[in-house]
Amino acid sequence: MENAVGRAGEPIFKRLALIGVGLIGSSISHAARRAGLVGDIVGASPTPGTRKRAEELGLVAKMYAEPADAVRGADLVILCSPVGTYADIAKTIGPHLEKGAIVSDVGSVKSAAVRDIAPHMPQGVHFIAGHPVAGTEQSGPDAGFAELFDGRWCILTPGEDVDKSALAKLQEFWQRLGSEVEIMSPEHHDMVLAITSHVPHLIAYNIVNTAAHLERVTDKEVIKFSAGGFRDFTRIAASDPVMWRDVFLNNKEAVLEMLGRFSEDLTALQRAIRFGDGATLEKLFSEARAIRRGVIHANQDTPQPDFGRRATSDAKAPQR
Ligand SMILES: NC(=O)C1=CN([C@@H]2O[C@H](COP(=O)(O)OP(=O)(O)OC[C@H]3O[C@@H](n4cnc5c(N)ncnc54)[C@H](O)[C@@H]3O)[C@@H](O)[C@H]2O)C=CC1
Ligand SMILES: O=C(O)C(=O)Cc1ccc(O)cc1
Repeated sequence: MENAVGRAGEPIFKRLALIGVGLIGSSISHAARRAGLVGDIVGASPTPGTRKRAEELGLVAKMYAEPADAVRGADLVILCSPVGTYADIAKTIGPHLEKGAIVSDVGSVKSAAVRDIAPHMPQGVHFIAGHPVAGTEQSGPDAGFAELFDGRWCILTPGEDVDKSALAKLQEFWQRLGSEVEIMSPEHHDMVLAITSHVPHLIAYNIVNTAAHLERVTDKEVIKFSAGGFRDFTRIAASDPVMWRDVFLNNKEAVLEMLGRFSEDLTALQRAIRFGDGATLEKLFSEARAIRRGVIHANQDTPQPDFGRRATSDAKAPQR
């Protein structure tokens, strides 16, 4: 199926309720309005400043303090808040959801999203968890932009008993936001994202703190001399601490499994350095380089990553 970047068309939902209007919620609003996908958009946030700003920016027709008030009359509800808030939100919105409504989310972790949301969904409501694999280190309603999802993957993790027409509708929604949709199980999603996104963020937080804690290196020098690779780490380590706390608390097993493997591989590199084993170092570096080059080669028909754009991850979905 083709995605439909920038093509405005018929609305497929009459009212979209965004529970949380930060980077991802506001980007969905921008992209959904660009594509003419929804009749109107309302939102919810517990923070008065966020409610005021989301209305000022025209991201929503109205913001509510209570998620239950925002979901009334909505045929699409998307949870766009930190994963740790899902259970409480699902419990409070459950009784107020419209029959036939689709409920989804954008959380970076999927097994916990299903665990925390699904039990609170009433009969006749279609719950399909999702994750747009696109973002930046910024947060809040001012951070969003319409192009965030263009050419990026959106992973959906429906249950086996999913309503096929609800799934097709949500798939069309993400395609018209600009994404390419992939379907997989929540468990597979969490394993893949643990190594491709979660552990890299943990490493970034850790390496920036390690550098900042060094007696002979001041915090100021960490930024001043952060060129190249280390600069990328400082950008990633500027990501929202609450969002990432919730990712690690809710993808514990997969992250610990991947961290274990990572530590073993790091130990192999450490040994090679200690014993002056240049052949091993060169072999391991060559293998890693080949993977990056293989990815670029596989995507040769795709516009190559534009490192200047605001969506900073270069793992673009192939355009077909
Ligand atoms: N930041 C990123 O690059 C990406 C984030 N995600 C996922 O998207 C979700 C949102 O992340 P961001 O938009 O980056 O965060 P953000 O910090 O920019 O926005 C979060 C929003 O949730 C609201 N919120 C907090 N607690 C709430 C509650 N109890 N009820 C209702 N709203 C509440 C906040 O007021 C704020 O509007 C997270 O689950 C994250 O895992 C997914 C892809 C990329
Ligand atoms: O800013 C970056 O480099 C990211 O990796 C953004 C990001 C953060 C969390 C996600 O679940 C998906 C994408």
